[in-house]
Amino acid sequence: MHDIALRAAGLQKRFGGLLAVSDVSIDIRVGEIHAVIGPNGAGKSTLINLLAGELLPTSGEVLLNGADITSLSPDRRARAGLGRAYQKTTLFAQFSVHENVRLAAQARSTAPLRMFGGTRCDRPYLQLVTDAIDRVGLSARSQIVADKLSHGEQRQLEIAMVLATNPQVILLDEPLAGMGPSEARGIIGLIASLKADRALLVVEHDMDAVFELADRLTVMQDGRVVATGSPQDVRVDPGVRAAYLGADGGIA
Ligand SMILES: Nc1ncnc2c1ncn2[C@@H]1O[C@H](COP(=O)(O)OP(=O)(O)OP(=O)(O)O)[C@@H](O)[C@H]1O
Repeated sequence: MHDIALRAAGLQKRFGGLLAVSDVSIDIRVGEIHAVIGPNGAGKSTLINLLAGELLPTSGEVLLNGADITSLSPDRRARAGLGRAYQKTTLFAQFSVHENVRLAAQARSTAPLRMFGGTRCDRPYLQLVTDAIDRVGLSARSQIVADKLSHGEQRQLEIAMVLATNPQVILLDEPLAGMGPSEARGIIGLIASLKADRALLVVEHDMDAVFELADRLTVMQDGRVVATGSPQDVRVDPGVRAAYLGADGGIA
């Protein structure tokens, strides 16, 4: 039995006349990777934005370790232990790997940003920063500016920036987007290694990776949850095959 770290209950998000997310409930448990899949427009990104606090729901609630965080900003959610990896948009292109991760670690803290200068107060950050860079395998690239990294390395850096905030829950939106097979392999291994003491939610289109990584899957279509269960259960769910994966199954 795993502890539920993040729970959404009855989440709904309306954009004008469109219900992008409709009565979605989901549990994200420590020690598990929970993948959310579904066709384009199913509501996956909207769901992750609701969980991260980038969007506020029309109704429903989000609980982190039982505490209601529905109205908290993304920053306050991050301080409470909810981390989200962003795609490139948060990288400072001309800053080094170390500087980017250090800024992410400091942003989580309530202390003022200290990019330069004294080291005494920075020690707790520096350990987190070094550990996070090490964890994603970028130690040898620590002084390289983000702009000079490969696409895969930039994704590793984004994950390091999340790890440096020491989150209990990590949300990853399409972590394999734009990657070649060998880069993807490295990130898949990295993601798999993160779940031991954390809860992960991953939105991803690469079905082979999803079925390799996920302990549990939630399938969405038209804003609703079509099915939730183990990869084995979801693979044979007739509703899923009909609604999302097509007549040929697509995931055989
Ligand atoms: N800010 C917005 N304003 C209006 N409609 C939106 C907004 N964001 C998303 N939508 C709509 O909500 C629906 C769900 O979109 P969402 O991006 O969450 O789907 P998705 O499952 O992530 O799709 P994809 O796999 O293509 O990224 C779509 O119909 C989309 O056009």
